[in-house]
Amino acid sequence: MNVPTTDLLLSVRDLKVTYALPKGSLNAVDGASFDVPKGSIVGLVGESGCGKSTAARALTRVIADNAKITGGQAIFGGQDLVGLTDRQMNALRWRDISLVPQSAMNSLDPVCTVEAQLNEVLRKRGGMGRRDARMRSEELFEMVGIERGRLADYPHQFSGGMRQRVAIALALALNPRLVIADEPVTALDVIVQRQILDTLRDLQRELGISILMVTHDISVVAYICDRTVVMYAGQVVEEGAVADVLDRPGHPYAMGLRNAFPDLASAGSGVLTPIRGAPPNLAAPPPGCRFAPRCPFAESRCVDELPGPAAIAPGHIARCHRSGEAQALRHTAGTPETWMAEA
Ligand SMILES: Nc1ncnc2c1ncn2[C@@H]1O[C@H](COP(=O)(O)OP(=O)(O)OP(=O)(O)O)[C@@H](O)[C@H]1O
Repeated sequence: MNVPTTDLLLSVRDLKVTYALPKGSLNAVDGASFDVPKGSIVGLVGESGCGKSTAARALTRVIADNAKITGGQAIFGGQDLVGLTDRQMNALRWRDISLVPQSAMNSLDPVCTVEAQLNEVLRKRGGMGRRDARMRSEELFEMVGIERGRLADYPHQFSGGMRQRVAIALALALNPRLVIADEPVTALDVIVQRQILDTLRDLQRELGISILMVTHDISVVAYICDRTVVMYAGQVVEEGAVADVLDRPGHPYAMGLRNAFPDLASAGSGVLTPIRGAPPNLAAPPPGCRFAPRCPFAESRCVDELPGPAAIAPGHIARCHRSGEAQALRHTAGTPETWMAEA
């Protein structure tokens, strides 16, 4: 990517995360590289099972017991997150990097008021006194658009959208530089999705933070992100500014995703064309391009040889043997029939 390294908040290189299975293992993230510039929202997008959550969560080490980071680097503010001890990582969590989970219902404690949960972060993690914690809680509620009087409420007293706002308040409590948001609006209806995304965008601008947004929905990326990283089967297949990747995708998978989702801004009109088939089993991925079995443009080299990432324009990378022909492929990819033929 052609952003000066001093403008990068996070630079992930060749990250590998493996899950141990009862028999063998599965490389959920298999050499992923991408960057998060300072003060930007980066969308990590791809279908379910592509390794987005695993990659994002590995950065905070909030990963399953059977998961292991088996390679790569994640340089954040000059230090490699992969090499940190648990204690060092613990010190960074909340203060420098925080997480907004997919379902706030699962992450908020149902038996504690939200103020008690904010206190846990502000007082225990942030070392604040009672008065300061109270003032900060009120400020955070104001920032995310909830009346301060509701601090004494329990999670079940909030709607789904409000709970997500509480989760955002928690994530912002100690002024982190990077917020990782894992499908933060997936469980919400489109109107509430837009409201939450607008709030996140406003806060990101106001606070100058960066957000790594994990989503399966390319319309969320189009709505809120500055840059996007497209993941397929554990690998990054395209990365670039959102306008470039959506207007001039270089990888057929990104072309297909663009056709498959309604536009969030126009509340869903137009014909949607799904990508047929499903991502490969990551315990035994195909040897060549992992998208080849579903790609309408696959040639024999695509089946045999894994393409490397290549710059197709300044700051725009794609991992496709045919990226040199992207303009012509995009033209064909715009026709629904292209995606209907059996691969
Ligand atoms: N604890 C686990 N043990 C074994 N395999 C796992 C585990 N968690 C995830 N996986 C597998 O790792 C791969 C990547 O999953 P991951 O959740 O990171 O993908 P994702 O793109 O975020 O999808 P989703 O949006 O469905 O969470 C999938 O094949 C998934 O089945």
